[in-house]
Amino acid sequence: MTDASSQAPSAWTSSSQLHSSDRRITGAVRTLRAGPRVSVGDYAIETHGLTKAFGRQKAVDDVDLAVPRGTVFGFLGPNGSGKTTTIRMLLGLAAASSGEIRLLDGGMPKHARTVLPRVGALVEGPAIYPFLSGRANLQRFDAADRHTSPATRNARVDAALERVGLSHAATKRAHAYSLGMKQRLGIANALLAPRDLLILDEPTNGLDPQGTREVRHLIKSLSDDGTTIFVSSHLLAEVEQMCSMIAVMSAGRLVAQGTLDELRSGGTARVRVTTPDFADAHRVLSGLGLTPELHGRDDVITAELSVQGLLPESVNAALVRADVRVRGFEASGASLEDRFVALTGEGFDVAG
Ligand SMILES: Nc1ncnc2c1ncn2[C@@H]1O[C@H](COP(=O)(O)OP(=O)(O)OP(=O)(O)O)[C@@H](O)[C@H]1O
Repeated sequence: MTDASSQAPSAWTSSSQLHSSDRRITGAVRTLRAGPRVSVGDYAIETHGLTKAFGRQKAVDDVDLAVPRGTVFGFLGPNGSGKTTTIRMLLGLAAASSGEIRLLDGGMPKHARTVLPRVGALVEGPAIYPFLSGRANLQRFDAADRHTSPATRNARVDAALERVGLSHAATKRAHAYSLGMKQRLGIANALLAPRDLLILDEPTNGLDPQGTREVRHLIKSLSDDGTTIFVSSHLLAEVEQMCSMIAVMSAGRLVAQGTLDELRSGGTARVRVTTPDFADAHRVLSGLGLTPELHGRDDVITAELSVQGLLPESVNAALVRADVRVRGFEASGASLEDRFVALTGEGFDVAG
């Protein structure tokens, strides 16, 4: 395992930076800025060159993940981009074709016996016995773990039910649970022992808005307790609401990782000018090297700030200098949605 301090992902990194041999998406991501140094122990998950091939298809291709401890880290990508396969390898449920994995303080799968008891996971939906109550389900799951003591089982189960807000439904059969409650029961299972890291694969998949809110709030409160949470999703809006950092997968490749703010600031800002002097404004913007866009109105004109170093205030000043009467001036950053479409190169399921 290489020293993580040499590759701290404190700013947006792209596969073009992580894998200098692949330049396919260079244009989509900003240059990496130097960030604070991060040492090995600061990551809850770290992979290097992680690859999984099914026959000739590389479902996961040379992925370098770096998940700082204490974050809610979104693992985002369209369906089929390799998220579940990556998670299965992280947890030792599938063997990697090549590459290295470090979870908490140990290499995987070599140190699975010491590492995995500190990792809770929800992968591909919870396996629940429908005709048992929520409490009886958890008692079975707990009994299946040979590290646990039967003497303290009831206390553990009750604490986990309490933690996910299911105490009131503990005696209800699980088939009568809503999808959100079933998902929370799955998370309660992952919480039967104290965990430093939770890995959740699409925990809100198939949930209605209420169930989604429940799971989102639960993730937030678990994070407030200091647990690192790695959560996969194909929904941008979802990840945006829950996570402070994300990694983006596309066709098996990691195309970016960093904070949401860094991703936002990586896009191209825009200006929008409302003016009765439309033709003059068009001339001024063109003179600055911009490409003005029209919107079927003769008083609104917009442009991407595609010229390096050109700030919105300089555009406004140039308009005023040219006696363009500016009725409205708006500057905005690139939308996250635009950035994701640029990164994944395909239509992205933004809202669900
Ligand atoms: N056991 C397998 N055998 C062959 N191909 C597989 C296997 N598991 C996954 N794949 C393929 O690997 C690719 C990545 O799948 P994966 O399930 O990891 O993606 P994902 O991002 O989790 O998508 P989804 O959200 O749809 O599950 C897909 O093309 C999938 O068909």
